[in-house]
Amino acid sequence: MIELTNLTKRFATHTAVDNVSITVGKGETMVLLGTSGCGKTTTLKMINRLIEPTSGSIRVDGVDVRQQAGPDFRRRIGYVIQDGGLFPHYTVAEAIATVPKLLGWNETDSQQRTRELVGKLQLPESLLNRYPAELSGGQRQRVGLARALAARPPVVLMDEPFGALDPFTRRHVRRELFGLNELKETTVVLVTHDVSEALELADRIVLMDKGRIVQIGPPDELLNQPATDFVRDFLDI
Ligand SMILES: Nc1ncnc2c1ncn2[C@@H]1O[C@H](COP(=O)(O)OP(=O)(O)OP(=O)(O)O)[C@@H](O)[C@H]1O
Repeated sequence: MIELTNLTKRFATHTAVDNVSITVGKGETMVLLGTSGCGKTTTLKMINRLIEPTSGSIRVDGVDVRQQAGPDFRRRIGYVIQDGGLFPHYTVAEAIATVPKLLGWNETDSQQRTRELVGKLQLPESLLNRYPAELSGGQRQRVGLARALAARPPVVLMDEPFGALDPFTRRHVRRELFGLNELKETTVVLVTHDVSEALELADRIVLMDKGRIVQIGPPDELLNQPATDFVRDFLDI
């Protein structure tokens, strides 16, 4: 469970995130949706401490993230970014095993887990020795997700994870990924500006504008009871 309470982030005089409070339940997929620059990425990066809040608090499973050591803590939170965010000089196998290795898993467990994920994500094993530049965008995306899920983190943060893909591949990859049982048990916070993606994937949507929350609720609720004209316009209803 993730609890953001009165979270604010100011960059100089600009307030990027303005007094945001959100609770994400265990196993829930929460989608942060909104126009460019409304503070989605900043909110996401505060959860794994890539950005420190100006004020407010963040608790993951009841513990304030400031009480947790940065790198160790981040290893327990999977992070997926556009185009996979893979290091160019790591093979697919090395990329997927990165976090297990940091956590001291033995080679057998690590390889077994890599093979399991490659199977689940329908990546051919022949790709394991390739470098990111030798993969398609959809394959890189799947490898990025496999890397994020490898050590079975209870929380996965995703920032426009399908942004680099064409609309057809995008729909295909997201259906495939969100069909995984693994992800169903994981608490996911996903950032997108794509309304159809949010409606399809979210248990609940947080619609943001200018650093503030305009409405939080399940997709149906936003569609049937839009809180403001902005919600109506944004969802095009
Ligand atoms: N490091 C920074 N220094 C100064 N301003 C920043 C910084 N990071 C973000 N901002 C500003 O904060 C605001 C929110 O940015 P953020 O990246 O969170 O938006 P976003 O909703 O994720 O947008 P997008 O969909 O375009 O990625 C923007 O106005 C942005 O210019």
